[in-house]
Amino acid sequence: MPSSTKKTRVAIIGATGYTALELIRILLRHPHVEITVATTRQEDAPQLSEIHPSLRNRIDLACTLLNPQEIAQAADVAFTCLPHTASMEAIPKLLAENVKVIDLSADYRLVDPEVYEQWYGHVHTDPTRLGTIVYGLPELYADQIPGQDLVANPGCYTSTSILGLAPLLCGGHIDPVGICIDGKSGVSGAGRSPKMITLFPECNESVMAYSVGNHRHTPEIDQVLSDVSGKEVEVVFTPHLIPMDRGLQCSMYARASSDASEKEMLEVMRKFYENKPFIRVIEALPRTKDVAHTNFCDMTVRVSRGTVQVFSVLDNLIKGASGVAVQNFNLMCGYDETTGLLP
Ligand SMILES: NC(=O)C1=CN([C@@H]2O[C@H](COP(=O)(O)OP(=O)(O)OC[C@H]3O[C@@H](n4cnc5c(N)ncnc54)[C@H](OP(=O)(O)O)[C@@H]3O)[C@@H](O)[C@H]2O)C=CC1
Ligand SMILES: CC(=O)N[C@@H](CCC(=O)OP(=O)(O)O)C(=O)O
Repeated sequence: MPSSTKKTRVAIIGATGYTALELIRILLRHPHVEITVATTRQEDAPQLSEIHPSLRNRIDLACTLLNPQEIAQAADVAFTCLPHTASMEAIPKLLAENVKVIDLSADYRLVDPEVYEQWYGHVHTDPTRLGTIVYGLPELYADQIPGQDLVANPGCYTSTSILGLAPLLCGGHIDPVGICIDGKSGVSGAGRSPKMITLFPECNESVMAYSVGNHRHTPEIDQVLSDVSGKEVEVVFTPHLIPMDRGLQCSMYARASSDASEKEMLEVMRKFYENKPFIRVIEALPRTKDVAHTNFCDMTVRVSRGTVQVFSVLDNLIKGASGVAVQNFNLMCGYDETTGLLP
């Protein structure tokens, strides 16, 4: 572990958004961190507490423009809370200045630049790095994260589904083809910038499926589940927007490929996540309410008519974004994985 007196200096890139706010809240209670930089494209250097009034009297810091050389003077590690494409512009410059990066966007998650272009509709501008970056889901890749300069934080639907499905897939209890994932996300999952479908009169008192057949998390889920299970996984993923601020639930369906009972499958999940502090395998059906504002992911399983149903929940802004980013930061820097994250 690094010296306990010297704090790690942290930059929040894209500090005006939702994931940044959650990150700042977590890092303010992290004993080994000092937040030294916060960036925005706004040129009038707003205080963080003007942008996020809940930070009043908690942190006094004026936001600056994103300047990699200046960031390198003031920070050791940067969390990039930017939209995809903006991240891959900023990150090579930060790495060139020896700033370590945890990227919350999707820019470094996929290993194949052609798959990125196909699903994101943009040519990847840093293609040679793809395939060399660790996927930052610590429950599956913890041993590869320490000492990395760049870690790709997972998407929120992807974490919820991968964490739920991995134990039974790796244990040979579900068929890797034809897995259906029915995901439901609170509106903060879409970020703070206004969009038509997230306006209050559009989404309140309403539930809708969106991006059916073309959601960008589909190849990410296939890629990671194939990697961890050694099988060629193909999922059908249907996201839904639901009128909640935060929280994400996935109901997942797969053909059983063993005759294990429900109780045995629950035991497989428990064993898989033994000693993983943020995964709670439970008997009851999980609720978003019970993981809100925490870094926990709760899950369970049911077996019915030859079909296995896995239910998994997390807070999209914490375990789905900023909490797991801090888990990755802790592992990268040699701190205990749970530092700053336990309630
Ligand atoms: N919200 C969620 O639940 C999750 C989000 N993510 C991912 O995390 C990242 C951040 O998400 P979130 O905080 O919700 O997003 P927000 O829209 O809330 O915030 C985005 C931030 O990026 C800045 N920004 C926007 N466009 C650009 C640009 N072109 N160049 C530079 N800066 C820009 C904005 O700052 P300003 O306008 O002040 O410059 C703002 O601070 C995204 O990649 C998102 O996909 C991942 C998992 C879950
Ligand atoms: C409700 C909502 O809109 N959610 C977002 C997912 C947020 C996320 O995980 O984003 P990235 O993978 O892009 O980083 C979406 O469906 O695009």
